[in-house]
Amino acid sequence: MPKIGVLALQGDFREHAAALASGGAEPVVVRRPGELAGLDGLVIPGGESTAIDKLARAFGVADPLRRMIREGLPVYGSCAGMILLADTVADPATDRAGNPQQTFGGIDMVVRRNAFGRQVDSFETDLDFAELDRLPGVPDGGRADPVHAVFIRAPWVEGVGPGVEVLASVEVAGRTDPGAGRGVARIVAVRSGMLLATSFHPEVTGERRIHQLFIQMIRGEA
Ligand SMILES: NC(=O)CC[C@H](N)C(=O)O
Repeated sequence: MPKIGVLALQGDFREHAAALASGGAEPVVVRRPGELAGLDGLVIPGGESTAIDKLARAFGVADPLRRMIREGLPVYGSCAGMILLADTVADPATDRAGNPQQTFGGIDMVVRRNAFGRQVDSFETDLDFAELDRLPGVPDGGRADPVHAVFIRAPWVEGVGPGVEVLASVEVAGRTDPGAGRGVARIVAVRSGMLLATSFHPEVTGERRIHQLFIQMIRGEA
């Protein structure tokens, strides 16, 4: 059974731990650098990327984690977790001294925080999610059911580098992006090697397939 850490500094780590357990993995709470040892993968939860960044640095987790990501640790980040996996944040928050928030990085992408608007602009929608078509249970050549995705002050991905695969997009025109023309699609899920990131929160809806996909990636089956 793969041992998958859940970074539990802030955010909805309990929901991720439950999703991993129901997908056949052993979730392990990670708050200290020593708890990173021996993991087959790690989940960075949704929450607040600035808080997770600050706490990760304060607890001494940020540097070792950054190194482990570079060395190939499989990581799945949802929402704030997606921001923390981005090499570049388009509009980083700054602390009182004017220092921008930091990320662990790993995915060659630019994310924009709170891109869909404020808390009141949070929304739910059904998405096609490319890689789920290959999960067990979906007939060859068949399509998986859409993912019911919950976006809570979510980021979107503004640009990806070569080697980053876009797994899902959402159309934003009219709803949250008055500047954009109708039909503008924003990237909300990506994969880059062993790194997976979604703008939305599968862990809060009972959706288990994204965690299943991540577990399969770790097993070398996806
Ligand atoms: N639901 C979430 O994880 C929100 C992310 C949050 N807006 C951030 O910048 O970290």
